Amino acid sequence: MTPLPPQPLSPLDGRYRAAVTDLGEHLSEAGLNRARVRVEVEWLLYLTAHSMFGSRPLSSEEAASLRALVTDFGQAEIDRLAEFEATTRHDVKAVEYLVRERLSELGLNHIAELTHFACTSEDINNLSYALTVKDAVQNVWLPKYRGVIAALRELATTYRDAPMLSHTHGQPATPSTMGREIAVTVYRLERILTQIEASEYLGKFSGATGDFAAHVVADPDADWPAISREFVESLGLTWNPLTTQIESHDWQAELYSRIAHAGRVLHNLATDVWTYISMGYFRQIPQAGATGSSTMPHKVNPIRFENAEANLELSCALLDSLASTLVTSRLQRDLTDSTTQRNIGVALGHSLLALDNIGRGLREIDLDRDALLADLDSNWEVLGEAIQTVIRAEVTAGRSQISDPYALLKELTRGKRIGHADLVEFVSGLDIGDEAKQRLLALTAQAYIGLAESQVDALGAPR
Ligand SMILES: O=C(O)C[C@H](Nc1ncnc2c1ncn2[C@@H]1O[C@H](COP(=O)(O)O)[C@@H](O)[C@H]1O)C(=O)O
Repeated sequence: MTPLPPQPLSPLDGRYRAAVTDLGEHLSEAGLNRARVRVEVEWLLYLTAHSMFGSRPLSSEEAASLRALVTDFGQAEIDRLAEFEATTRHDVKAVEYLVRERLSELGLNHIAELTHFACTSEDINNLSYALTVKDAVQNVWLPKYRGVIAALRELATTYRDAPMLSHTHGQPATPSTMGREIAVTVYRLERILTQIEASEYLGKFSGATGDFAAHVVADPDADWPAISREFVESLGLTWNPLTTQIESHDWQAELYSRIAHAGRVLHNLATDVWTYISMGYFRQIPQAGATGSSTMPHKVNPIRFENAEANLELSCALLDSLASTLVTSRLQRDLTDSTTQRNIGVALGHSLLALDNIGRGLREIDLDRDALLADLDSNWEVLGEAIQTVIRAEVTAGRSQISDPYALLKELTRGKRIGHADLVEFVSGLDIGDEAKQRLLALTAQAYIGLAESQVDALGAPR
């Protein structure tokens, strides 16, 4: 057999590429390396701007030429880094060499030794990860997540008055409305949205073991913690003052746990919508030209929700692994986080793909209100709860002598199919006040939805 040309091993880089391309801008190896170059360049510019060690501030043209290494970062730089790394066997050292090479091209060799000055690789790496993860979450993942929430909000409003039989334990239960049930999910997703939006992105910049030892020996009089803080904050990150060699990654654990939490709520949504589809509550809108089953021509399969379910499982597993392993590092550092963090894009990629599929799936379903009403009409026994609760109120108010309302209704309804006529007959014979009796006689399963409709308003206006 002829070997295939080199193939992507991950489906994210294969069949799902289009759905996750935007993440690659930030969370690919090239995205990381571009951020590393940016941090190295900005540190160099910071040192010279402050005339550290007798250096002079670069002219704006020189600074712009140096920054062009970041803004014009492309295939040539990717290839050059690979060449350097083939020799250094150290990815951050390769970045340093790339910056030094640019300095040489710009005639700035006199400041070459300020490249990567007093830095350990983690100083560059942790800031680069904070920058790229922040960009990926804020510019790619969150917009997609907000899009799904907006679509769900719309469904919650559209179906707020669509009465539906509930199914606790999969069995007929006190009715609700489809809109209210969707609103529950929106409320949950929006709480987590607020938490994710409030996430901190921390950075350390304090040398090989975090105590500024090399910095102090090079310039004992400089206020290195203040410099470190100013530099980290100038990148839009939150300064972490106290770490070992590595940034402690607690912010990452918090962020990934929140995204995994959102993923689990979305997983619950995907399996519920799948179940409603199988119950006939949602119809799937056939897509022109699409095939459901390769052999059963009648089928429209809920593949969007199934794909989302699987991708959320993968994503949550990876996010959990990141959140639990990144917070440990032996003594002042081990290198496991380096390898683990290379998979942040994979974890977020599966999540993004799931969001994409849920968004598409939601656009391809339509509520079958008649199916919902038919189900309500064949389950009058759910009114057993209504009747026993009204009797309790009547007994308490002194308008009824019934001794055990629950047992009475249990006798009538448990495990039985009851029709409208049975209930009318039962209620008519009850020893309760007239007003309560009329209220019960007027009740139907589809009207027994409490405050379901108005509860949708708990969502408030979209943000
Ligand atoms: O500033 C330093 O480098 C200090 C050094 N600690 C290190 N910190 C950060 N990166 C380091 C470290 N050590 C190795 N490397 C390089 O990390 C790369 C690991 O590659 P991979 O296993 O694919 O994740 C791979 O390129 C490695 O060469 C220490 O001795 O404490």
